[in-house]
Amino acid sequence: MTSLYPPLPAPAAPVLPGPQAAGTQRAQSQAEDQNRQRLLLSCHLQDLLSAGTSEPVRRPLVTEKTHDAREPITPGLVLDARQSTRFAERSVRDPAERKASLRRVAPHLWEATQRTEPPLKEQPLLLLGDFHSAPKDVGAPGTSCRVVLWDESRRCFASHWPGALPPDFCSHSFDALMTHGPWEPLHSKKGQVTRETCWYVRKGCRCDYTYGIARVRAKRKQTQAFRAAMEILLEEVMRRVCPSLPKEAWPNCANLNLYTEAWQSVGWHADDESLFMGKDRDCPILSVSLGARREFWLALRHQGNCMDPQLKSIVEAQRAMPSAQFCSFQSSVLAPSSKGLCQKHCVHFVPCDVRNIESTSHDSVRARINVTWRWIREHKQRCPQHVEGTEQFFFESSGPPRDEQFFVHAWAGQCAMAWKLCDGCDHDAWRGGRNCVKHQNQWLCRLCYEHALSGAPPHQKVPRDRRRPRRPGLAVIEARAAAEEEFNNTGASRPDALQQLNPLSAAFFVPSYPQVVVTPMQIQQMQVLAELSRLADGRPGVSSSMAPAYQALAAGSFGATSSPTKVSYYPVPAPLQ
Ligand SMILES: O=C(O)CCC(=O)C(=O)O
Ligand SMILES: [Fe+2]
Repeated sequence: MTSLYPPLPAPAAPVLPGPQAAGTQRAQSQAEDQNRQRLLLSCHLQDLLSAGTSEPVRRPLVTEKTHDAREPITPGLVLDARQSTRFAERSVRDPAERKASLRRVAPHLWEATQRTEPPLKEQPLLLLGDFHSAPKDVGAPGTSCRVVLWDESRRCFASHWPGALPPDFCSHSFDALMTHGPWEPLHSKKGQVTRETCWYVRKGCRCDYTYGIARVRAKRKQTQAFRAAMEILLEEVMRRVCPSLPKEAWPNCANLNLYTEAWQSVGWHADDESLFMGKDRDCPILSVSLGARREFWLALRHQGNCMDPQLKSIVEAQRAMPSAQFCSFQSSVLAPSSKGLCQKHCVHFVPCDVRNIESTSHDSVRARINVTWRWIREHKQRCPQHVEGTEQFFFESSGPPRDEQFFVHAWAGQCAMAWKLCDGCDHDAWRGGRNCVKHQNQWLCRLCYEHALSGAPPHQKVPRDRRRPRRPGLAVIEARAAAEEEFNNTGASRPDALQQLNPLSAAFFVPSYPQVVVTPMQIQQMQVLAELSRLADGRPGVSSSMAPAYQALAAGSFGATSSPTKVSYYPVPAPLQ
């Protein structure tokens, strides 16, 4: 398997992040000027050709470049302020303009801005996950840690270290958190379970956490097992990733997300809750990913109080590396807004992973747990940790001064990208597509492009009529809710939920009772819990949303005696012929 990020070209000293040698920049800007001239000439030519016709002329914003496998894109981009200004995405609220912005074909664009934030020399910062100073013998073989973003002008920095934790350790942590986490489902406006979540606080803190309008309470009593799992994970992460940070300066809280289905996701947002003061002060985050492979995107946010990303600025990171057999016990540590003011200038996003490709290796394991460690700055009034004013944290005053530098890990290098459904996998990450580059006459997303580069045969696309359904629509949800209510009212007995397994959706469902859909992961979890509870006296902690299903399973039937098993609203696919 090739690395998900093709290797960077040999960097000029110092190692990344760092400025390119002056000569390289000059050569780049000369090439840029030439490109621009070519572009102007081609627009002029089109004008001449179309003179006198009523056909509107479609001016390409850049000359598209077609890549073949012998010419891999060089990721990593150092931009100077003069570059690409004509392609800059503007803040657009108007729907028509927004559509045009989606169609724009342009290279990656995340440029340093006129200084808006104090430089590191003036206001030093100890950069968490400054992975270049991490010991070299840690991390699974074939994995490397790298800085993906270094934008001092905005004080936004991010590093990513796939495979930072040993697989065995990840496997234990994953199981412990899955079993003991006090998971609560989060619902979209349409009633879909977008993911499950829980919240962990340390040192006697009692602050709650809010996701939009959903509030996740700090449990008065966090179970011993959950606490132990979180503390062990923290210890391991800090020891490996931030060995220089003293224990008393470790993060004081974490929010956890559980994605059990490939289509579950988190929309574009910034973690700008007042607890962390992420818009006013440097706000470090350490995000640990366990389990199935998912992507994590980071982008500059549009001006104003809007959570839309500037599409051409998206930086894509792969959380947890997929492996040929199983990807369940992989880890990745991302320090995205990891330091600095990312929450002020950027937004982030976890796309769904529903790809219309048969036999993807990660189909068998889809659950992923994300643990995001943070520092609460402003405890709520009623919290015992509340103090007047805000604390100065260790990392804010320490850290070696550095020269001003700029680096963005743009997977497509300086090639033109377009927001499209990928020709390889049809992935619709957001608003009908994702950034794709042209490769051998196909528009390919990062993953398909990397797949193509690896020399592997192209994916077999599933015909449209046999594709796995996306999220259930409102009509389906309402129909299921009505059926559920009817069941509640009539008390009708429920048939066996394990009757059928659909291999494509990998979800169990009951044909005559379609709202009961349980994923194999949940069935397995319930079976393990049932076995544990048989062995031990007493039931181990289960997710709140799983509790009724667990009870039903333990009772040997789904809903025959207990209340309905409303695990989640999963799509109920038509069986494959
Ligand atoms: O799952 C992830 O990697 C990110 C989750 C996230 O952004 C959040 O909980 O705020
Ligand atoms: Fe977030």
